[in-house]
Amino acid sequence: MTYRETYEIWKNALKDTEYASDLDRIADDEDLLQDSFYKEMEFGTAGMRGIIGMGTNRMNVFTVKRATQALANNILAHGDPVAGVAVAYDTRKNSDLFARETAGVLCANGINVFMYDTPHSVPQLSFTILELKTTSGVVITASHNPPEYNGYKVYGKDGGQCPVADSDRITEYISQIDDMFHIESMPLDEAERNGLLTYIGHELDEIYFSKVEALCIHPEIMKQQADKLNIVYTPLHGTGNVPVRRVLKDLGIRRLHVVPEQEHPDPAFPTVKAPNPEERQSFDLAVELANRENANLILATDPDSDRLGVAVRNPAHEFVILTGNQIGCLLMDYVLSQKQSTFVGDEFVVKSIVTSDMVDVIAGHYGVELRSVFTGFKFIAEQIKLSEQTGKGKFIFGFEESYGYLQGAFVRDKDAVQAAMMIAEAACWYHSMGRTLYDVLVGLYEKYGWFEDLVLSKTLYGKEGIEKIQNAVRTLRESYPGHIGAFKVLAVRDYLKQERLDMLTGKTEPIDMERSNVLYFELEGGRFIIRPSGTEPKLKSYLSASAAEKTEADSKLAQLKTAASALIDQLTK
Ligand SMILES: O=P([O-])(O)O[C@H]1O[C@H](COP(=O)(O)O)[C@@H](O)[C@H](O)[C@H]1O
Ligand SMILES: [Mg+2]
Repeated sequence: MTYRETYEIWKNALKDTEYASDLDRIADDEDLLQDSFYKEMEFGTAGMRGIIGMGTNRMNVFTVKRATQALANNILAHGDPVAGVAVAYDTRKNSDLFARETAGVLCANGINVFMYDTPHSVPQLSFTILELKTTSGVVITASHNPPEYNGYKVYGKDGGQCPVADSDRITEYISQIDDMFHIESMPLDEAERNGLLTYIGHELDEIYFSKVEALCIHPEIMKQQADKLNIVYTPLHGTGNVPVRRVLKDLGIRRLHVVPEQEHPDPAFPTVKAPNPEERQSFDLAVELANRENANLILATDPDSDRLGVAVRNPAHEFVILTGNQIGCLLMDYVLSQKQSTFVGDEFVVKSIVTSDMVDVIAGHYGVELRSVFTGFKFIAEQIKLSEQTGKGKFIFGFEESYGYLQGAFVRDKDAVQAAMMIAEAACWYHSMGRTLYDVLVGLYEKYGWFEDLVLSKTLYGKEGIEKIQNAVRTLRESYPGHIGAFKVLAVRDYLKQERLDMLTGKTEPIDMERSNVLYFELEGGRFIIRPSGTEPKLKSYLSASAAEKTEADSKLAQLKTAASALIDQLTK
């Protein structure tokens, strides 16, 4: 079926409804029409995510209700409808509406729903699944994406985002739904009266806060040193505002200035290009305020409060915005160093394969096992679940370069509330020894080696953009370059073919992981990894260079950046 034909079906089905005018409006914009109707929304790295609007490839009440009906079918066949589903939403446009639609469809299927009636973070929803022992969970959020996006994150009963097998099954159920315009829904007041819908009260927030606070390894040092910290925090208009402030206050932090322009929910996210702590621009207002208040630490959380960004002062008193790898290495080294004396030998940490190799060296230093998984925090959560099922291994810490960290396994997704607490605690601990976080970071490089990492993302919009992204990786797969700039390629790991090719000997060996569209070039003195993002229309590449000295690592990374940028431009032209 062509996209025009699909559009006509929608027009016909919705002709007498409030949506008719929305559909009329796109009739004359061929590109928009094509992008809205040429395909179905897919389940990517973190569930379903897309632009809000009319169409099969858009987030709207119809695609949300259909996904929910598919989730309901999956629960009725393989889950526990009585245990039910926990539902939360963030501060984006339509998040509350889509959450209510989700609840209505689930209840119409006789599935119990436990729903928050104010915006809540992703980690709180993950915690809620475990705490209420529900069979599944849904959060309506598009995380850090630009304002025009929304999304649908689906969780399993272990509190982690759905493993691939489940999301494939949900996709299959979606494809079996012929009429997406007449999916049954129960009015929420009726569902409440029937006992199918329960609103979650504040007691659960309190349990979550106390569990996060209990992770603090040195609460006494934190209380003692709290006055040395002067923090500026920005929730970037999202759900972090309540939990992050509460936890830091409970632990004794008194000087915490919240960026006023970004304190309150605003679905237009008017102060940022995208509410993403990965982007420097997200820190602009926070840095201004921090300079006015002479603060020494900046924290930023994304709208669903699972990502944490951090900026610290260098010896010249300027703010340095840390990368996700740097924050993760600081936190992991802190946690491992403080807990080392309790280790019995079965401890493990988890990172994604695109996360810095410095993690491997830190794990080796403390004698803990390092497990590497694909991008997506669900794979880190899966390792925690596995360790529980097999009784093998004790989870200590997990992180991925995309600003996601987890210490306490009462949450099974990345948790910026925990991470904010941990970084504040680490700052207090090191202050008690006269060191700043910046000093500590430099110390880590001096101890473990200078691992310099950089993520290059190229955004390419629309159908054509997606095709360019896919083609770029395909082209590279068809013929591996022998060099990337001056960097000799030693081996190539193709995670789709599940094999590693040694470029020197020509020998291949299997990779014992599931399939994933990732190419990993092992270089002399570095690495280059490339993959299409599963959450945004981006081609992502991860560059790393390492050396014993900073100047050498810096210059290698700069060279690699030039070469990789040229390669990416050529692949996507
Ligand atoms: O967007 P969030 O904060 O939910 O984060 C999501 O996307 C990140 C980037 O994925 P990709 O590189 O495929 O875009 C993943 O690392 C993360 O686990 C996932 O939950
Ligand atoms: Mg997020």
